[in-house]
Amino acid sequence: MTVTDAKVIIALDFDTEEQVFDLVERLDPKTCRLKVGKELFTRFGPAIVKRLVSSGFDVFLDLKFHDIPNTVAKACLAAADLGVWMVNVHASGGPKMLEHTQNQLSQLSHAPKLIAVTVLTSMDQSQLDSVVGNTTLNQQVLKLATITRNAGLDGVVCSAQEASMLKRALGKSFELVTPGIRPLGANQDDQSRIVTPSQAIVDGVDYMVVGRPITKAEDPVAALTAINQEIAAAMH
Ligand SMILES: O=C(O)c1cc(=O)[nH]c(=O)n1[C@@H]1O[C@H](COP(=O)(O)O)[C@@H](O)[C@H]1O
Repeated sequence: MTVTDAKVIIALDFDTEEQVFDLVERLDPKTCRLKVGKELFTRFGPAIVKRLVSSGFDVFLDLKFHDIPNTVAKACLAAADLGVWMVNVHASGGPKMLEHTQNQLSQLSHAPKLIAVTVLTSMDQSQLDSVVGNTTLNQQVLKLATITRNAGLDGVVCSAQEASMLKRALGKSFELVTPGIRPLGANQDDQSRIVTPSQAIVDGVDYMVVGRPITKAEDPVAALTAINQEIAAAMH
């Protein structure tokens, strides 16, 4: 159930509904997908998700669930009831949580894609060292992506810096969703592992999450168009 083959997922990280719909009303559901994250969902709840879904967009509900298996599976079933296209959990919730959630969703006739976050793109090696010792970013991403693939999920959230490694190790059909996308010259903000849209395509990324380079641009629609053009050029 999808309306587009667009690779860009716009992160709607705004704090008012006016800002959200000022942008969304200027967007075409054929040229992008939309992401509702923790801030928007906490402020405006399921109503804003339903409104975006009924406007014809593929919506990624990014709440990064991380809890015991029963709780996460039930939360993902609730997300499915909203009609979203994609939902995510933290892979570090472990194989049982991943398998149970995937099994529950797969019983639905129209299940959203289920993906798992590996290592947040804001993390660098020293941040990782302070949480998990004796491992590199690539090793930790590969470990979490492997348990995710083995649990039958559709893919992972990772940095595009890990994309070619993961495609080689886990196969082409295991989908990679990559935030931390920055066109050349864009502000890095709080991201650590950043990649340009064209490099992400070359490395095999399936979907890229882009927030501030679009939402904070003087002309967000022009910024999206430029990124879509960069992607199209890299695909040829
Ligand atoms: O799951 C996510 O979407 C996500 C995972 C991750 O590792 N890093 C990450 O930045 N994100 C989200 O992707 C978006 C990135 O936004 P920008 O940095 O503004 O492009 C934000 O909404 C984050 O919550």
